[in-house]
Amino acid sequence: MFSNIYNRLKISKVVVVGDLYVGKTSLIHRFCKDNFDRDYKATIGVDFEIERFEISGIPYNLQIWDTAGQEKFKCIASAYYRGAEVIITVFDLADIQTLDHTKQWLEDALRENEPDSSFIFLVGTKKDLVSDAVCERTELDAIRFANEMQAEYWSVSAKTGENVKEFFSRVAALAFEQSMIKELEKTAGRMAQIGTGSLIKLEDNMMEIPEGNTQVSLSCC
Ligand SMILES: Nc1nc2c(ncn2[C@@H]2O[C@H](COP(=O)(O)OP(=O)(O)OP(=O)(O)O)[C@@H](O)[C@H]2O)c(=O)[nH]1
Ligand SMILES: [Mg+2]
Repeated sequence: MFSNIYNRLKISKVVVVGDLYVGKTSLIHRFCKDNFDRDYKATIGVDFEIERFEISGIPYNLQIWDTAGQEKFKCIASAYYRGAEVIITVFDLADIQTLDHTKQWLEDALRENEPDSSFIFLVGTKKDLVSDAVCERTELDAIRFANEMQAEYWSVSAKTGENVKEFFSRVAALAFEQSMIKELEKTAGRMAQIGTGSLIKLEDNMMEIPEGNTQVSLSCC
């Protein structure tokens, strides 16, 4: 049942933004490739990875856009902000200034998207570099920022892998649920347009309207 809807859920766009050197690429690589590189190689413009999931047996992809934090690449990177179902704003737990800049990064990303169309996350990276006491202190500020940004807060370490899988699983679950809701809304809209008042029965790949024996495929747009 609903298999045609599921086929169309397919993919959600995730955009990762934040200052240079905060660990955006490392976070993505830890998740998608399960590796960590100590050496810094600045991202030039943008890069992307696709990660495949299965949620309740349904294949689902995240297209994760890794953007450059360096000012000189900002205008290239910002061209890729549009259509983001998820915006991940990253800062470095060991460099508090980078937290201050997250609001500007988010504002720039939101400007390219429809209001209220994206889930927002605030992620503190390099958890392994700070003591528990420093981490707790910084997190108090981070949680305040997250509330103001209407974001969900996470702290992670790409080096140790702490929280990385859990974080992206959460991203995937929310994005998946959102695309499911959008598809069901579209389908409901189409059913309303049919407007025959007939009893509409949902079957595999199609809706069947028993009265006129008319079958409506859900795959049309
Ligand atoms: N100890 C530690 N180092 C990290 C962690 N994440 C990233 N780093 C290091 O921080 C440096 C910068 O990481 P990147 O992932 O390249 O940073 P970026 O945000 O992608 O930088 P730009 O591409 O220039 O915007 C690299 O030397 C990484 O090895 C972490 O969780 N722990
Ligand atoms: Mg990078």
